[in-house]
Amino acid sequence: MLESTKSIPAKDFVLSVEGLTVSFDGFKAVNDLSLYVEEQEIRVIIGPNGAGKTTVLDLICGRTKATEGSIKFKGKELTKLNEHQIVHAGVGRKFQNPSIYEDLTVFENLELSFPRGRNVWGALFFRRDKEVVDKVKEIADMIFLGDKLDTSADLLSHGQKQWLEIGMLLIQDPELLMLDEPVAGMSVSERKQTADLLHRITKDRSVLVIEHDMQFVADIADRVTVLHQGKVLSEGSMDRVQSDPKVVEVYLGH
Ligand SMILES: Nc1ncnc2c1ncn2[C@@H]1O[C@H](COP(=O)(O)OP(=O)(O)OP(=O)(O)O)[C@@H](O)[C@H]1O
Repeated sequence: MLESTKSIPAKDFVLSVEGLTVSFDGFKAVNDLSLYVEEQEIRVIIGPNGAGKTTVLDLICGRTKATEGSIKFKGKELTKLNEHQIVHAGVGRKFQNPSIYEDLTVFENLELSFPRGRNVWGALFFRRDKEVVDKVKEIADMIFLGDKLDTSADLLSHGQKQWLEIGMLLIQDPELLMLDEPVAGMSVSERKQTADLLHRITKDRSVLVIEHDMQFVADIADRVTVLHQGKVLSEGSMDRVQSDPKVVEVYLGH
C-alpha cells in the first residue's frame, strides 16, 4: 500500500506559520515556530503553562506583532495586517471568557454579529430581513440554542454562553476559527456536544484550538501540536504525541 508522502499534502494548507518568533524584552515566548494547518482540519495545541499557546493565537489574530517569521493564511501574509483586516480575511478568534452582550437575547447577539457592519445603536432601527433571520436560526440550531432565541444571554449556562460566542463567530463564516479553551467550565455532556459541533463546522473551515482537557483533545483533534518553551516539542496524532517520551517527560515534570 502507498504511504502518503509528507512533501505532497493531501489537502491545501489554509495556514502556514514559518519561523515565527516573538520576543518580550529579550524573552522568546514563541521561538522559531512552524505550523501547517490543512483545510477542514481540527488542530489542537497543547503544552504546559507558559509554553506560548495563547501567544501563538495572539500572533495569528494580530493582537501581538511578530518579531520575526511569517504567517500565511490562504496565501495572504497576516503579519502585515492589523486585527480588523485579519478578521476580514476570514480568521475568527474566541477568547477564554465569553464576550457576549449579557442583556441582549440569543437572537440579538447573533444578529449583531451578522456581517453587515451594524453596531448596537444601528440595531435599534434595523429592519430584520429574511436572510438575517434564517441565518440566525440556522446558527442557533447548530449551537444547540434553537429553542433559546428569545432568552436573555445572562440567563444562559456558562457552556451555553460559550456556544453563543462560537455562534457569533460562525455567523461571520470564518475559514479559520481559533478557540482558546472552549470547554473550560463545561459539563461532560456539554463537552461532548461541543466536540460534535466542532466536527460539524469543519466541513467548511479549519479549527485551531488550545485545550488542556485531554479527553476532549482526543475527541476532536486530527492532529496535536505540543508546545514547550515557545517551540514545537512534538506533533502528530493524539496517540503519537501521548507516547512520545519527550512529551511524557515535560508533562510529568509539572
Ligand atoms: N505581552 C507579554 N509580555 C511579556 N511576556 C509575555 C507577554 N505575553 C506572554 N508572555 C509570556 O510568554 C510566555 C508564554 O505565555 P502564554 O500565555 O502564551 O502561554 P500559554 O502556553 O498560553 O500558557 P497557559 O496555559 O498558562 O495559558 C509566558 O512566560 C508569559 O509570561
